[in-house]
Amino acid sequence: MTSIRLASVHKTYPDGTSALRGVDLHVPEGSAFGLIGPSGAGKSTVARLVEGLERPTSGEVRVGDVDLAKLDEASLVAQRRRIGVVFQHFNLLAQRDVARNVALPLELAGVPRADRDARVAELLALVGLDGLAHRFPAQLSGGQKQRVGIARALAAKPSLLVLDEATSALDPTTAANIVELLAELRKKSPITMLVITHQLEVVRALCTHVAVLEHGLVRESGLVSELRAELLPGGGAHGRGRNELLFSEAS
Ligand SMILES: Nc1ncnc2c1ncn2[C@@H]1O[C@H](COP(=O)(O)OP(=O)(O)OP(=O)(O)O)[C@@H](O)[C@H]1O
Repeated sequence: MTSIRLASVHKTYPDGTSALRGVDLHVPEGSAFGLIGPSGAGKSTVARLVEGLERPTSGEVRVGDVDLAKLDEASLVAQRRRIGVVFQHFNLLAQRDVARNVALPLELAGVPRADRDARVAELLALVGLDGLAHRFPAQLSGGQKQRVGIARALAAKPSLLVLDEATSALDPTTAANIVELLAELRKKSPITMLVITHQLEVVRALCTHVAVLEHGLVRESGLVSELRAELLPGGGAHGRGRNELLFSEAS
C-alpha cells in the first residue's frame, strides 16, 4: 500500500495550457480514492503526474516516501514499474495472447519463465479468466479485455493501482461486474487505488474517498460516506445543479 500527496501542484503544458492550478490532494494508504470532474478538469494530468509520465511545473508529487521530482530518469522508470495502470481502452497487445499480455510486466522486470507462468495462472484465476489464457484480444469481450488489463496491472504486485476511466468504455452491466471485481481485489489484498472516473456509481460502489476537480483545482474532497445522499445513483444525482455542492456544508 502506498499513499499519494500532491502539494500546490501546478501543471502548464508547453503550449501554455494551464491544466492544474495549485492542487493539494492526499490519497491515504489503502484507500480507493475517486477523482471526478468534468472533461478537461485535469484528472488525467493528475494521473500522469502520479505515474511519473509528466513532471509538475511547480509543487510536489509524492508517492509513498518518494518525491518524484528528486528521481532521475532511470529511477523514474523503476518507480513506474511499482504502479499498476488500468486504461479505458485496455491497451492490450493484439499479437500476444492473454497469458503473454499479463506476463509482459514480469518479462520487463526479468522474472524467470517458470515464476512468470505460475504468477500468470494465479492472476487469471484472480480475475476470473481461467481457461482463456491462449485467446487473443480480438477474441475477447470488452469486460474480458479489461480483466486482462487488470491482471496485467497487478502482475508485478504494485502497491498502487491507477484506474483511468477503467469502466467508461463498458456497458453498464459489464462495468458493474468490473467494479465488483475491483472491490473484491481490495478485500483480498491491501492496495491503494486512484480511481479516475466520471461515473458517480463507480465512486459509490468502490471508493472510500472522493475529490472533485474543476478547472485544475480541487473543488471539494471528503469521504464517500459523507457524500450527500441525493447525489448518489438512485437519489436524484441527475438533477444536480452545476454549482451545487457534492458534500453537505456541515460535513
Ligand atoms: N499534452 C497536452 N498538451 C497540452 N494541453 C494538454 C495536454 N494534455 C492535456 N491538456 C489540457 O489540459 C487540460 C486538462 O486535461 P486532462 O486530460 O488532464 O483533463 P481530464 O479531466 O482528464 O479530461 P477528460 O475527462 O476529458 O479526460 C485540458 O484543457 C487539456 O486540453
